[in-house]
Amino acid sequence: MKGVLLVNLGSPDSTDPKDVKRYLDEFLMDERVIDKPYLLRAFVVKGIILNTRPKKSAAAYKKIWWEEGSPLIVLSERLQKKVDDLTKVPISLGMRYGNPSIKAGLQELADKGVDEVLVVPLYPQFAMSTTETVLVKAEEVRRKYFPQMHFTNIPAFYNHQDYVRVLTNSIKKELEGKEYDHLLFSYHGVPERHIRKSDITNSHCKIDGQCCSVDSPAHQYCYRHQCYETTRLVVAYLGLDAHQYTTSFQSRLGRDPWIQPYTDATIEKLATEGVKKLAVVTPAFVSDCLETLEEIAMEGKEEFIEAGGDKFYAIPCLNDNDEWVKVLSRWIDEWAMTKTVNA
Ligand SMILES: C=CC1=C(C)c2cc3[nH]c(cc4nc(cc5[nH]c(cc1n2)c(C)c5CCC(=O)O)C(CCC(=O)O)=C4C)c(C)c3C=C
Ligand SMILES: [Fe+2]
Ligand SMILES: [Fe+2]
Repeated sequence: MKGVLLVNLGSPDSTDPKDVKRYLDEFLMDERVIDKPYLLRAFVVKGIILNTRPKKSAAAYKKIWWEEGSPLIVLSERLQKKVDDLTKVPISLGMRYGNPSIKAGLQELADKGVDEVLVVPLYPQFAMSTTETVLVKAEEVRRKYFPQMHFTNIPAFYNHQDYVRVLTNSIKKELEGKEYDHLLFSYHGVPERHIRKSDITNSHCKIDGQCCSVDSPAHQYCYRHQCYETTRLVVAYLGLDAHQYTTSFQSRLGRDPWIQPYTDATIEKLATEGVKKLAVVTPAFVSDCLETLEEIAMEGKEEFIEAGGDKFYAIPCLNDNDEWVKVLSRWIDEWAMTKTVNA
């Protein structure tokens, strides 16, 4: 029997700094996130970052936390329930870090008799620190606890016409009746090194501003290329000219170079260049979370106004948008109609 595991990033169990510390420990000790040799990673994460960051992050989480819990978890659960109602196969939810875990999500499916699972990482663009780590972790859990299960997964959907249409429509709807001078596409950043590591050609990704627009098999796993492609396809749909939009990358952690331009510097630059009304969309995130609700909608807005801007519109993520639910459900039903592995 077939079933689906939706996987998102995860959040701490609460805004208590102890829970935030436990969550950050699991997250940042992932070798696909802080990709240093184990001892160096443990020194940096446990010896440095976890001494100060949990308190700071807990304060940030407090600003966006809902009565029902973490926005990312609540919104992922709403998506799961709506998709479950529309599809013929059972849908469960797991988080790469924290709860509900991937193991719990798979157990729920196993209890319903599922032995063929479509794993759906809820990330439009592939990254080693998101899609890849989800698939690796899910496979580890499968091998250890559910060896009878067979897995398939959906590829990154950054350029899928259904996704691009849904995202464009949600931007249009959100900005209806609002005037804006500029649309900023702010994606979560990654260290430049991660882009090179994921380059299957070992030579294409030079991060020189050019490589991402030159065709290459490397793009199947190039986060930067995939972000620029999402922007390109959406702005074509919206009919925006080059001077009306920008792509940038947010949430840099540590001292290594991350892919640029950085969102905070871009917001300030746009304001100083005379942009008065700025709309910001965050297409790397399927669900609103700390990075969209606090870093963009609160911090980003403040930066923009301080630098001379007037109006700032933070566009919500797709969350449990009905058109998105229908598209995801259709992708799932199409997979569910394919031949079963053992048939
Ligand atoms: C959407 C894709 C994401 C990528 C790519 C990504 C890479 C990445 N993240 C960190 C470090 C942190 N990220 C944090 C929060 C966070 N990150 C994503 C998504 C991506 N991360 C989301 C959805 C969230 C929000 C989670 C929530 O609970 O709402 C955090 C924790 C918060 C904080 O302390 O600021 C850290 C740390 C790295 C190092 C990285 C790539 C190497
Ligand atoms: Fe992150
Ligand atoms: Fe590239």
